[in-house]
Amino acid sequence: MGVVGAGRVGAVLASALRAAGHTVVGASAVSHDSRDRVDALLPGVPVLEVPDVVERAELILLTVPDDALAGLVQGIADTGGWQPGQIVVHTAGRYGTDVLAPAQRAGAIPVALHPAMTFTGTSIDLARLVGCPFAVTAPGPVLPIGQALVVEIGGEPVALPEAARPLYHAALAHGANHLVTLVTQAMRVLGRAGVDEPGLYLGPLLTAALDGTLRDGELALTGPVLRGDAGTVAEHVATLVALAAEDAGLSDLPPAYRTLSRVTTQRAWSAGRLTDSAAQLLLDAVAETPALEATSHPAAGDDAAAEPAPSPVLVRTRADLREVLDQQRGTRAVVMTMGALHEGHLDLVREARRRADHVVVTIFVNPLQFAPGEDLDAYPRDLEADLAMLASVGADVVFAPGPDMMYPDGDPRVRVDPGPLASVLEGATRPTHFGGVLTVVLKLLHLTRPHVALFGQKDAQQLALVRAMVRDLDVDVEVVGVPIRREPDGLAMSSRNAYLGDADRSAALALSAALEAGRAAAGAGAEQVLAAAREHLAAEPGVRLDYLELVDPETMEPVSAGASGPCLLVVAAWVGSTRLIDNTILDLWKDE
Ligand SMILES: Nc1ncnc2c1ncn2[C@@H]1O[C@H](COP(=O)(O)OP(=O)(O)OP(=O)(O)O)[C@@H](O)[C@H]1O
Ligand SMILES: CC(C)(CO)[C@@H](O)C(=O)[O-]
Ligand code: BAL
Repeated sequence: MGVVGAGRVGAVLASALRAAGHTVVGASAVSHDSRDRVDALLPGVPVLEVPDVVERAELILLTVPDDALAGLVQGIADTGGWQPGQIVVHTAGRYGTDVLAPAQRAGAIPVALHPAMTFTGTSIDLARLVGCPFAVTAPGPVLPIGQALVVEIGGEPVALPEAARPLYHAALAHGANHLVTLVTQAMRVLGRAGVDEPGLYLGPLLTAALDGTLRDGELALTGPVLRGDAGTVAEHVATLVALAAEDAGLSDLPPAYRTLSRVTTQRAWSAGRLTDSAAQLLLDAVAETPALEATSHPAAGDDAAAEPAPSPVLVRTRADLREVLDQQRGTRAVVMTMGALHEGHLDLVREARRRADHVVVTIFVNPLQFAPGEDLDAYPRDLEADLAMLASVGADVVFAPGPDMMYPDGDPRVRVDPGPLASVLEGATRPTHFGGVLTVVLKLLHLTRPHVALFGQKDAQQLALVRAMVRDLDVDVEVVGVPIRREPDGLAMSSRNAYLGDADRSAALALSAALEAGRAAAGAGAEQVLAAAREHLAAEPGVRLDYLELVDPETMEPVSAGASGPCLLVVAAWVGSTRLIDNTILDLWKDE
């Protein structure tokens, strides 16, 4: 055999194959380190030019950097180097054997191996090969050749299809390489906390966490996120931000901590291990400034890396919807919208994707929930743009009926009575609104028959009413609330933001700023929260307040002056002629 590229992996594997009885006829080694490795691990093996190695060997090990592999294989093919019957093995994790096609066309036998192991490039690695899992990818008839090579050096072959290689490799890099970054950061911070031997100190804890995770997956999670200790998490962030300001070498620490806390929160929440309000508080605690959470969700760009998703199926009639749904197997989630979609809506769809096999999005501007004189006709509509956005997040079906489809006989005579919860806050200003909302929500639940229905926390009272309806009328669906998505400056995303001119857009910031001021006063009690928020709103002449209240998140009833625990600070206001709403969860005792 011969080895092209005596890097860490190449030299170690060649040495192991040699020990198993193969004769190594030559190794190509360009750098000093590679030549030293050949001396140390392959003593007596001549260092040759690549064409000479390829010419002399029956089994060629290509262990060059991933990005150089395709060019190398093609280059050897261009000079007629490959020989029929030669076994060509590479060890690039992300590739299967397609990358070896030029060699295969010349009659060579392609094999892709990848050891799930890190290498130092010294003889220490030889012992690590024993029992080490190796991914083996090769055309069916030659798969046994790859498996036999692995067995010869003491490894455990695991057959992996060509198409799975990129995902496989990404998983290993994410788990093993990013773990190194994470643990390095933890050791540095522990050192700054005065712990002398951070590695020794962390060892037992990290080993227990790793063992637990390998055994039980996410159930192994412990710590402040799982306990919903948002105050502790906020303090961690503040402390790490202060440390990063002193130590430029740790400037990457706060974003890493924030991102991992956010992802940990979202995963625990998706798994039902955190309540909506605990998750929202945690997301707020790790949000970038403004402290009202602006980036708690993957950005739109996060979806860009994925394969372009197929467009959702668009259906406009009951009959077509039934036909499409009848073909679906497995679980279904529904996201109901009025269109003019933005990232807040897409968050609902992303969460729906995580929770069900199929995702149906409804787009319907429901006349029944608009009172005469409201913005029914002006409400923005752009179905084409909506479909493109929904394709990017993997919605399967879009149901976009017209009013005649939903209400063929005009306004329905039988409607859902939303009860007393619908006459306060939004309901005080829009008395017929929630009757219209719940009627259409119930109709859409019947039409789409979902297991899960997702609604935004931005419309907190609507969410509470949908939950109440589902409970009181025994509708067989799980209702999930999704945190508020904000613009980077704090403004809650809303289709109605499109109405705002420049001056109004800037005045509208007073809403989220007031909520933030209220949150900052949470430690001082309910009255102070309201006073702080009200002061902020009063200072903005472009805003006409409708209501500002501190309420129980479930009943929407105002909390008493001495209340404690999670509360909802809700606001509605006209900015010019646009009516906006916003809210935030705060913890009356915990926030400072
Ligand atoms: N910023 C947001 N973050 C999270 N969810 C949101 C956000 N905005 C809207 N949603 C949710 O999306 C769903 C559809 O809402 P809708 O189509 O009314 O959008 P909207 O932007 O709230 O429009 P408008 O503010 O004009 O009523 C609702 O469940 C709503 O709560
Ligand atoms: C739930 C809903 C789609 C019903 O029309 C609407 O009220 C909304 O968009 O929040
Ligand atoms: N997002 C609630 C729908 C409405 O205001 O009509």
